[in-house]
Amino acid sequence: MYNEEQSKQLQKQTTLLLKSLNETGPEEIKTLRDVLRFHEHRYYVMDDPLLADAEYDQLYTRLKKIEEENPALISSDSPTQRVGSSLNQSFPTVQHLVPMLSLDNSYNADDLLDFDRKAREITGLKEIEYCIEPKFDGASISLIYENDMLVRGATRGDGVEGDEITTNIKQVRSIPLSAPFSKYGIQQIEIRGEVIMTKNSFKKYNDALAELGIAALANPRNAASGSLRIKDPREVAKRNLEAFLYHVSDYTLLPGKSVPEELTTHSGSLKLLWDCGFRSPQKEKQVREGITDVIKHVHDYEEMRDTLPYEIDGMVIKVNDFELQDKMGMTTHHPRWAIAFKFKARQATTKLKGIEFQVGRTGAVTPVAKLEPVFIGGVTVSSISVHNEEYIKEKDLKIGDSVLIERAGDVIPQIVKSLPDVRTGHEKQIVFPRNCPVCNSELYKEEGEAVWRCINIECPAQVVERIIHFVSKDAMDIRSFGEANVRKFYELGLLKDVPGVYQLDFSKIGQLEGFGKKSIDNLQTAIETSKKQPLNRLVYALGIRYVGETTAKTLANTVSDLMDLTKMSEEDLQQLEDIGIKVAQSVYKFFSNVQNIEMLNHLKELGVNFSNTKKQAVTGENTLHDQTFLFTGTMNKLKRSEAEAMVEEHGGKLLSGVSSKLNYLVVGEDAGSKLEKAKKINTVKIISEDEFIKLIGG
Ligand SMILES: NC(=O)c1ccc[n+]([C@@H]2O[C@H](COP(=O)([O-])OP(=O)(O)OC[C@H]3O[C@@H](n4cnc5c(N)ncnc54)[C@H](O)[C@@H]3O)[C@@H](O)[C@H]2O)c1
Ligand SMILES: [Zn+2]
Repeated sequence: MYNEEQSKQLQKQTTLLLKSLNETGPEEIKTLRDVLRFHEHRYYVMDDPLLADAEYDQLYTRLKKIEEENPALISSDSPTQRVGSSLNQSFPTVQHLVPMLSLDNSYNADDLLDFDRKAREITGLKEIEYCIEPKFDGASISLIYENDMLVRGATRGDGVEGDEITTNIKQVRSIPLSAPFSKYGIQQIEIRGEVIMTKNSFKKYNDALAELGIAALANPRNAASGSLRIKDPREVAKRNLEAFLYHVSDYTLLPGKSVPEELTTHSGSLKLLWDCGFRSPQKEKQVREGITDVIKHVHDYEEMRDTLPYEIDGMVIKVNDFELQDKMGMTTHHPRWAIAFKFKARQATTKLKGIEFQVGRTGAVTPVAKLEPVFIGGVTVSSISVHNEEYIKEKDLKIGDSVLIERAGDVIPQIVKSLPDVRTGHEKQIVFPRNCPVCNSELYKEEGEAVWRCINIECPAQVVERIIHFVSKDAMDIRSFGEANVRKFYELGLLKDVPGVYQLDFSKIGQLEGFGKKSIDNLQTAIETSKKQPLNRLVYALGIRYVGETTAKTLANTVSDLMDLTKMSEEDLQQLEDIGIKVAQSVYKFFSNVQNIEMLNHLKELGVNFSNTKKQAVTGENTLHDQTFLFTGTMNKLKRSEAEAMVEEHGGKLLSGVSSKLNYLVVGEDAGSKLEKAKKINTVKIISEDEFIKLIGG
């Protein structure tokens, strides 16, 4: 419908409009409408939007405002006057029994208070009962059941007519092919709901697209609505679509039957649907009196949005009583008795201005996309990691591209996709460097790995990252140091390597801006204290590739002095718990590197603790290594807990009962049955408290 040239033109106008939205006036009304129609086509018909929903909403809201201020300009084909159309030539068109409208939107508590005020004005009531349910982010459908049988399924289309997609609807397993409506005296019923794709299925779907080299879809909603329009129903079945049914729009009763009680309120109709075997939001819905409780509820629900297995983009608030609903009526666009409360937007479009290549602590070169800053999900995003070369290829990213980005909950922002349709031809290919952007040495990529690495261990970028890691909280925990100071000291030449942390010239630092006596004292104390950190922290702080905190503990516990690790072979290392070939190789490589040994010797000279205090005791003369102990009776010199702790400190183990596994039973006064039992086992040595103290070298 739109050719390439038109699309580009419209996209350009979109960008301009979004930039100066508040100044947009009646002169631009035609452009605004053209642009909105274009995006509706991309969204509803092609399932491939070029804009984030929130951006579309901004344009739409602006148009509505201009029309409100200039009623003479309203035309019946304005996007504000009807539901965006998604009619598609490939399916027969059918008429809905009752028009399928959109919803009015609200974004904050004030909007909801406004909605409630109007509702109370129209109904003349002091307080209104509302039913609140999630706003499922999928594709709306309409179903007709006659004499308990599903006879027709359709899309919303333009609200008046939709595409007939019965065969595809039958592939959605949560939609029953027959349902006992006759039990309620109903002969024919039209119900509405949303076909959705769960987050899980959506991920699988996009992964499959990526394998075929097709751009990812922006969201589960586009995936769901696209799936419903596939011509091959078997293909639809594979998509694992699900459906929530949330609305009874029309029904005819069997002769002589009267309206069932359930169909006098919205919440009642949800129960009826549930009892007929539909997945209605029966469990998700809440009925609340008055708008104050409603506002609280929608905010609470937004908090738990990320815990749901499917996407919701807001809540829908509906007047619960059907009689009141009728009284309130509808516009050509939306019912007046319902409103959508939209959650904070998570997607936005922006420009990819360039790529920066950053070198990490292990030399990995990570491309970082520099973006024109956008405000999304409560923060301004201006750069996003794009991981590696393959990822860039998969997402088809070029410098100068428009990109759709998403920030869901606390998740790190992601680039959802690039928008190749709106390229101008001036975009530039992203060229991955073959040399380190910092030290210029050649980069390497190991087989089967996606990342390129700089393997020059003196590479300044890596040195800085290593120092930052060394002083960090989980490593040597030098609190007042911090990333910013590491960078600053390094740039000023006050710090050039890890041992440099313990050789800082505080008189020079004292001359820097922002370093008073107090902060220098704090820093000095923190550095000094860190020398005594337990060995496992030091091992972790060295930043050996693949050595996390757990592996660091294992390594530290194996030796009594850090330098013992230089004596271990790859095979020795592999014998240790949870250490595989890859880790063993990496540790071995680290401790056989001459520069690393020099650095370690230097650290030792500077007074950093290299010894494993626990281990020394165990390997000393009084080792209890692997010996088992049990205490019985009352002791005079030691508390039971003290004695037990001593056993463990010296590498021994405690048992809870007498058995052939027991090496020592330590007997105090008034010993009882344990002593009797131990006497019967030859291998158990029975000793007194004094003998125990001697044994541990006390
Ligand atoms: N990104 C784009 O370029 C673009 C273009 C056009 C439209 N859009 C998006 O589409 C929206 C307009 O689409 P719309 O008309 O479908 O409106 P809508 O999605 O804002 O709300 C109405 C729809 O909500 C759905 N819904 C989900 N749960 C519901 C529930 N519990 N009760 C009732 N309805 C429920 C229904 O399908 C209903 O049709 C815009 O707000 C915009 O965000 C985006
Ligand atoms: Zn380098």
